[in-house]
Amino acid sequence: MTTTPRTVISDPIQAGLATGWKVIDASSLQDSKHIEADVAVIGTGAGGGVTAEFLALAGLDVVLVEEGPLKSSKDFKMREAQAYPALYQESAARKTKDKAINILQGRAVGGSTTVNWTTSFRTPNNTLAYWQKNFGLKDYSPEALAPWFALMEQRLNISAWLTPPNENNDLLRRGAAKLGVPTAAIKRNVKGCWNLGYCGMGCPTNAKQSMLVTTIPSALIHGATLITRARADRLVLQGDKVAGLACIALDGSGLAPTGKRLEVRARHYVVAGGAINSPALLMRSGAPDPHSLIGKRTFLHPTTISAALFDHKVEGFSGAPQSVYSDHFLDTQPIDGAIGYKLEAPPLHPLLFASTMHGFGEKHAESMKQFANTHALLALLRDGFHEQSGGGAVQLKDDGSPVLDYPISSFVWDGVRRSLLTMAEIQFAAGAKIVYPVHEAAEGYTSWEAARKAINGLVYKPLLARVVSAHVMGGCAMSDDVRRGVVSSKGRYHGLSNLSVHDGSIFPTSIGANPQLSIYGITAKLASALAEELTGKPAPMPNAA
Ligand SMILES: Cc1cc2nc3c(=O)[nH]c(=O)nc-3n(C[C@H](O)[C@H](O)[C@H](O)COP(=O)(O)OP(=O)(O)OC[C@H]3O[C@@H](n4cnc5c(N)ncnc54)[C@H](O)[C@@H]3O)c2cc1C
Repeated sequence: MTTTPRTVISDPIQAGLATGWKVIDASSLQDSKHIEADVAVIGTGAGGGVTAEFLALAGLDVVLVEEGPLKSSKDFKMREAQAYPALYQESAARKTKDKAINILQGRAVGGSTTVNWTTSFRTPNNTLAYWQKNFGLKDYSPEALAPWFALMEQRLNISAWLTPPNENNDLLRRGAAKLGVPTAAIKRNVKGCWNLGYCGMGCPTNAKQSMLVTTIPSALIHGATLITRARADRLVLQGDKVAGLACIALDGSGLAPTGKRLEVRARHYVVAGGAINSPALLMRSGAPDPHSLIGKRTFLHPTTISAALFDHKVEGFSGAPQSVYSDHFLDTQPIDGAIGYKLEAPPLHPLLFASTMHGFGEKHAESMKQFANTHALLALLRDGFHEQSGGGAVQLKDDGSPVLDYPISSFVWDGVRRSLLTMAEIQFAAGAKIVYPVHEAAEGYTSWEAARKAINGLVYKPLLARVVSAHVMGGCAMSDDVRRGVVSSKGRYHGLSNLSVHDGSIFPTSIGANPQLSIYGITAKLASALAEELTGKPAPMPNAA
């Protein structure tokens, strides 16, 4: 009998731990602890990961504080039931205050990059032009940022995905082509991807070039210390400086405090907890906010979904998620006109699908039976460019945890309606038998005519039309004008001399494209300048993946 040799997947985290990386799991602390460093970085996602690597390469003593656990490919079992509680904020069930929008955000070493879907776009030129005009961000032209995007593209192997799209994505391409709507291929940050389709549960093969397997290991190799399951509770302020960071150790479940505390003292502090959590930390700390800007203008790319039933198998759970997109409905709208939207085809997995689809009981069970033949499109609505899409506001609950109040204006609802129309039309053009706009009052429609009539007649209100988000941005807007920005164009907190914010919260609007590469590129620029300032020497650049 012959046996097939098993492929051994190397696990860079386990290998690194074996070499003696400085990693402290705060859940196992027997006593409270005091740590000194040059720089404390709070959060290990897109912004925190890039920042930590730049600072550690510059020879600075860096401490990373992360409230989530350190998990690695050995833990990633392609199972939603394990992944969501372990790797996501609020077990992937974070919601806006009125519960109308479900928000996906990561909560583990690597942050949202550990669970994201690898779609990579530079910040659109018209978004940058809007920032320059309305927020005075003169250094944020496409030309000035191009070298930073190029650097991070090289670092994270962001490149064309040459494997044919899965059927879920190809239906977007085919349906749009029938209608004359242009589509294009999406670049991805992967290296040796197995085309499995389970990116959202942590990459089991380490192909995804998330912070977990790139910048964080690099920072640790260069002497950084990583503290996991430690929640940054508040910055201790003294005059115009941050004098310390008070953290709470969390237990093995990652939820309950153990009673042990950690104090970190550093020359400089970088908040990179992501939108919602970064503003919340600043609010808990009583950071100066004379113009009441912290947490305001938090954006979500409010996202609508249209499902459709096909005669053949679509199997949206298999193959690279999101490999085809269309910007037609962004490009044909002025950025500050009626809300535009980007179209993509999301990965489908049973738990996420079941909790996103409308209906309940037998009807819902029936739609689950058709899961393998179901296609889905999503539309990312570009919020933040019009006075009627001013985003949401972060608030603190009694226990200090954040909640986002995001009222959906009639202006945004109009975009919801238009996007449902667009997606239904494309799905019928691709050959759908039945289209299900994800709205509690919608039926399955068997023709474009019927769908159009119904979608135009639906009532658009919170909890009726389903709206979701995996792109949280803003809340610590960047502007050198203190009346418009929480941080300066250099990411420095207005009013506290040794504090920076480096994550998606600093965007003054949404991006109008999947945000990760915007965070990588912009944070690289900010972190390099910070490293130079703190060391008095030009900052070394990271090498390619
Ligand atoms: C399921 C999913 C799919 C996505 N797909 C894509 C995609 O395909 N393409 C794309 O461009 N974008 C995608 N995104 C979005 C993208 O990953 C995020 O925009 C980006 O990672 C945000 O970076 P960040 O640094 O702002 O925050 P994050 O990456 O979210 O990192 C913040 C980190 O800070 C930690 N933290 C927060 N508060 C504290 C605290 N008080 N103390 C200690 N630690 C704290 C968190 O646990 C987290 O690990 C996706 C996101 C999700 C969730």
